[in-house]
Amino acid sequence: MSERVDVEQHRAAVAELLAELADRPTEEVSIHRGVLGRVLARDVVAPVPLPRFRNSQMDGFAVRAVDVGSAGPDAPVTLPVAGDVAAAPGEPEPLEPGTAVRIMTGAPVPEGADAVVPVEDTDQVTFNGVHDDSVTKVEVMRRREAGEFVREPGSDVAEGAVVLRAGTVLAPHHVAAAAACGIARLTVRVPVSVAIVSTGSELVPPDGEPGAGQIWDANGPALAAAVRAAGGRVGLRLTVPDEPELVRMGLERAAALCDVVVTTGGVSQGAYEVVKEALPEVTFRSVAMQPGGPQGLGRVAGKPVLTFPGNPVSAQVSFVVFLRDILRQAASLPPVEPVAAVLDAAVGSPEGKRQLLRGRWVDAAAARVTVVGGPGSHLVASMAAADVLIDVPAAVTSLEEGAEVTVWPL
Ligand SMILES: Nc1nc2c(c(=O)[nH]1)N[C@H]1C(S)=C(S)[C@@H](COP(=O)(O)OP(=O)(O)OC[C@H]3O[C@@H](n4cnc5c(N)ncnc54)[C@H](O)[C@@H]3O)O[C@H]1N2
Ligand code: MOO
Repeated sequence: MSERVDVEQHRAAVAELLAELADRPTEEVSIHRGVLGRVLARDVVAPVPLPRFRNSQMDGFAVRAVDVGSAGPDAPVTLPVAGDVAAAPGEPEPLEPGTAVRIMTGAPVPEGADAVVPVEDTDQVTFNGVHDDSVTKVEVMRRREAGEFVREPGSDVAEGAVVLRAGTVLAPHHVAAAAACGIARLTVRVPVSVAIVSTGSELVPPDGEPGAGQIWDANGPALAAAVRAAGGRVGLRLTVPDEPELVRMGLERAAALCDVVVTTGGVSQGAYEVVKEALPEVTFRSVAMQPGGPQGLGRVAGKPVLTFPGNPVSAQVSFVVFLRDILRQAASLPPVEPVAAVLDAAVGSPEGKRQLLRGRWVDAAAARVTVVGGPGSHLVASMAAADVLIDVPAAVTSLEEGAEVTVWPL
């Protein structure tokens, strides 16, 4: 190890290295394909008013409010019914004073009509799906003010007004608003593309058959999922054996294709530390934390590279501590803030290394956490049972039950 640093120093160095990820290019994407979770790059302005035209809010009768001004349950007003208007292409005939037309929800309100009487407030009670041209008159049992149940143009959004703000993380309701405005393409930020390179001759994919001495690759799928959850894109996922030339080739390919390269494994003190061998231009350091001690950062073929340790818990914790918020920020997602919690039981900790113990809420309302599993960096099942990382400062060797701690939500 060339140097020893603390967690905050390494976090700052990573943030500086990855500062270029903050300014994302943009691209246009069809709302029919993959805009969910993408970040809108520009304000979207309504090209038309919404609603586009006056239309009915109810199934009922379009009338002039003055014509039903005296209507009540005991004093129905009878109006001749001049026809039907459905939510369908075309423009209805103007309404003659002293008449009504049957109108359906969303249908254009005829010129001259200024209110809609819901069918329930008439002698018809319901149209019941029946298209009955023989209805020639209606008894209106309740008065309505001008404007009632009429949706005015622009009452949702005026033409030229902002309907979606830049920075919005697009969800289904945003797609609905864009589509309703006749906007089929949105300008979104290009997500950060991350290459994930698992190193280790012992690795086989999770759907492969491990032979003697082999294990399934947990880090590749875990980090790919973590990148996506943080708003990034997995541009490449590679598994390379412990041969420095092959690792180097893989890393150069990764750098050519992606904005940032993340490796796992091959960075500690063993006889086959291939990432160290393959990346002479990278700074390898020992960060005073556990898990996640051996770290490296630098550039390969011009692209930033972070080298995480191979133990699966170490790799995941490294992502949470060093990369998660940077990717989230690039994707306009809020950071995952550490929160205060209270220990449910006493905890011991070795001096000199900040511990990020796996923890689980035992009483989330009272913010009480308990440690799950041991400190071993291979304990993937314990990590899967955890909700948080419990942050024990480097100088602390023991914490009593009830002690206040900071936890990092997973
Ligand atoms: N003598 C020393 N030995 C070790 C030290 C040390 O300081 N001195 N540090 C230990 C710590 S801490 C860690 S963390 C690991 C880091 O090792 P590497 O980054 O070199 O990783 P590997 O040796 O390649 O693998 C470690 C461990 O993790 C398993 N592994 C690797 N990749 C994957 C993967 N994609 N999926 C699942 N499991 C993986 C690998 O099989 C090993 O068991 O070094 C300690 N040793
Ligand atoms: O620092 Mo290693 O990452 O403990 O297991």
